[in-house]
Amino acid sequence: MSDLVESRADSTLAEFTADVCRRLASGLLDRTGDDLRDLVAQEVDGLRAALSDPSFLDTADAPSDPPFVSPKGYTTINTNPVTSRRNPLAPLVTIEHDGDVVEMTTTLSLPYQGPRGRVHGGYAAVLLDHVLWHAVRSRLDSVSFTRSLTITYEQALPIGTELTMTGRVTEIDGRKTFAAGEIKAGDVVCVRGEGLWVSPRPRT
Ligand SMILES: CCCCCCCCCCCCCC(=O)SCCNC(=O)CCNC(=O)[C@H](O)C(C)(C)COP(=O)(O)OP(=O)(O)OC[C@H]1O[C@@H](n2cnc3c(N)ncnc32)[C@H](O)[C@@H]1OP(=O)(O)O
Repeated sequence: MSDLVESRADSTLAEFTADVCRRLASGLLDRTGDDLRDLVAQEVDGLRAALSDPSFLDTADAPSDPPFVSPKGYTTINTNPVTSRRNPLAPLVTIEHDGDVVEMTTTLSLPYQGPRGRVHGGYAAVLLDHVLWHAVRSRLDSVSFTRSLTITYEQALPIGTELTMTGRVTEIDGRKTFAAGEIKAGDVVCVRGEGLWVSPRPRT
């Protein structure tokens, strides 16, 4: 069992701060002038209030990503740029395992935009890499790394619409695990991905 290394209040403050950063990142891209000033002032007020009075924060839910001491004794913070509540770059996602299939959902806002109204293709690849990695991880005892990933963009992937990423393992061959999946907006498959994950050679 891992130990926590900071108080629940501090973890809650960190995640609140990350949420402020997410809102500011979006606001900077869709507001100007007084509208932007209002947002910045409101978020700064919220941060000041949270710092001076911890009861300002909603502590009903436990923090999603408190730092902890790993079984090997390292202080560990989840830095993941897809899933960590504490990393402002990460959108908020859900991940569920259903048998061999892993499903992830999220809605992406303007910081992830490429062409107007569409998700940046590189970020679509990030989401597929992540869901496929989870599918692979659920089938292996060891860690593995993405060795190749081929992405096919079938349709525009919309900003501001719930997206569903699905991944499954298609073949295991020794250290090599192949997986495939897709990203859907509603019922429409917009992006497909397939790749290879390789576990490091065992140490001799
Ligand atoms: C729940 C817990 C949460 C935890 C949070 C953590 C979240 C993490 C989330 C992470 C999310 C995302 C994940 C990430 O972001 S992972 C980060 C991105 N990926 C990397 O950094 C990996 C970089 N590469 C390497 O380090 C090495 O290549 C590794 C160590 C993987 C293997 O190096 P190694 O020198 O050992 O082997 P090899 O690669 O030469 O070859 C291996 C085998 O593969 C065959 N091969 C190669 N290419 C292909 C191909 N295209 N089609 C078919 N086969 C191919 C090749 O012929 C050989 O076959 P064989 O001769 O053995 O039969």
